[in-house]
Amino acid sequence: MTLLDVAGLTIRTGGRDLVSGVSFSVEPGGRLGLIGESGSGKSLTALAVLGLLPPGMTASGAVVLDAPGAGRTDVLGAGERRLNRVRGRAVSAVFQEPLTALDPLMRVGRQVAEPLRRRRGLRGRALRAAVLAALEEVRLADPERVARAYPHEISGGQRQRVAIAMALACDPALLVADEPTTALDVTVQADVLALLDGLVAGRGMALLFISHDLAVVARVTERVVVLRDGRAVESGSVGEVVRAPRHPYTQDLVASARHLDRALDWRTP
Ligand SMILES: Nc1ncnc2c1ncn2[C@@H]1O[C@H](COP(=O)(O)OP(=O)(O)OP(=O)(O)O)[C@@H](O)[C@H]1O
Repeated sequence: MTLLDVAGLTIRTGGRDLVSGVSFSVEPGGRLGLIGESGSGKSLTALAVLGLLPPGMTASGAVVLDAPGAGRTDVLGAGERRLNRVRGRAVSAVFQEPLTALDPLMRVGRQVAEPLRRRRGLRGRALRAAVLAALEEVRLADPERVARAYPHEISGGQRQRVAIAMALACDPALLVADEPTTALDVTVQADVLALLDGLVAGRGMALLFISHDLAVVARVTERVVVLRDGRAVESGSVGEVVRAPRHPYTQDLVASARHLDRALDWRTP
């Protein structure tokens, strides 16, 4: 069975192809990384999977999500009502900047409560307990305090944990994570990555993980697709691609990741 099937995805605007004929699939519980430099089409591909392409862009090819309990959805052809039902239950997302997922004027607790109320029908005490449980699950040390805080009153790492809690609130079959640790301090990047890794594993969720950083992608995914200028230039298991990259572009990515590794090793006392 395939949970997400992307076939010949092409995204264009103003007569220009930004993504050209990209294909990949994700099995239930599978983990796929999309890697490529800035502008290679990673984010647009992720937005197409979520049915969130910006106005003025047209997509062709197929994006099909087939999640248990949510049915089979042709994402590119679906209307907003259908997409709203699919988002949260079949697929949800974490983005680079957690503030995009959070309303600056609303306390964190109320924001986390919203998907739990809407999708799980929780109210009153049960809802409050579920909010605190969701914040605890993303290992926020003082969930009561975080629930009462406004987004600007907590750190970037804490905000990203809240965004993760919101994305997982409805137990989606697929999590799309678009550069989820890129905007964070280096010291918290590894923690948030390990958290995401553990939560996805614990729930048997599938993961579509997007990053420009091969070392990060290699840590959390099993297979990778390398994008360059909107085209998939190489794909395979993480091991194959890292050990024996075929495309010169992938060879460069691997070489610079090794270079960085060595530089860091060298600095480690
Ligand atoms: N709203 C838009 N209108 C026009 N062009 C866009 C728009 N959004 C993205 N693009 C262009 O589409 C191409 C792919 O962008 P995309 O954001 O998917 O790249 P990316 O690989 O995710 O890069 P980054 O890591 O910088 O986000 C780029 O050339 C970008 O300039």
